[in-house]
Amino acid sequence: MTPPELHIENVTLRFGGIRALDDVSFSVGSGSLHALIGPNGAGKSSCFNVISGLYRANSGSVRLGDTVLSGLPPHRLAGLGVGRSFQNAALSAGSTVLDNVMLGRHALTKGGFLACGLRMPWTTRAERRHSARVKEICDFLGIGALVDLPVGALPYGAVKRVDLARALAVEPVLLLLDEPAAGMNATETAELAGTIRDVRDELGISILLVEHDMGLVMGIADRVTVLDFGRRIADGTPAEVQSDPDVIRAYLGTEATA
Ligand SMILES: Nc1ncnc2c1ncn2[C@@H]1O[C@H](COP(=O)(O)OP(=O)(O)OP(=O)(O)O)[C@@H](O)[C@H]1O
Repeated sequence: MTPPELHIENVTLRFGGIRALDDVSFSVGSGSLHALIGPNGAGKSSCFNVISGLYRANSGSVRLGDTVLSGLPPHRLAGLGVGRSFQNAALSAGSTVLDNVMLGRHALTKGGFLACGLRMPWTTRAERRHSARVKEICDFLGIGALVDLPVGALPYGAVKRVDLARALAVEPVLLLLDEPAAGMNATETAELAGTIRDVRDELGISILLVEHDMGLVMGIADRVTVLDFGRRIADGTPAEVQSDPDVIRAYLGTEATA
């Protein structure tokens, strides 16, 4: 299946007098790994939150294929095939990896919490199927051996993978990743880069990656959109964006000499 394109169209978001996003437009191509970058305060998180339904834009729209996402609450997005990671992985430390990832799966379970709680026969069958799929996802992300451990006992890099597994558990066509490498050391970041690439290549889904780490972004992204002071200042391949004078100026705070 070809994943639908994501279109962010003329989005403006204001906080009082601050324009966190100012008429921002860009598209995430089908099956591509698209990065959204920019210096501190550029508007990356604001944009992520508009796309994931946490913030409502003052104007403009967000579309996944023909489906308008803008205005929908975050919990509706999972059912539409949008998975998201969290900057501070909001996982239950006392529960196992399996249980945490299964929670991400609830958008797809037809029994619901009540039927699951009553252990109706169809729900236990469905639960077995879902749990097998969740284990597959954990294997794919290299945390298959950890499924029965409490999340609180895991090292930081593994916790971030559990968060990613939970996002993949909704079987998304679009994955939104919010600074997945934040707080990781160089080795963990390099491993994560490989995993994100594998998700795109092997699961064939589109990915929007909001990230601070330029090295990570430039190494794996197909396209990059750059924000500065809420405005889109560049959009292109990693090579194009890296040599763009406006981008150099935004990051270095000096006049580009290239
Ligand atoms: N909830 C909020 N209330 C008021 N202003 C906000 C809020 N969230 C963001 N802003 C402002 O909007 C602008 C964009 O912030 P945003 O957090 O989106 O940028 P960012 O690129 O994600 O920054 P960082 O890389 O530092 O996380 C900033 O000027 C910020 O101070």
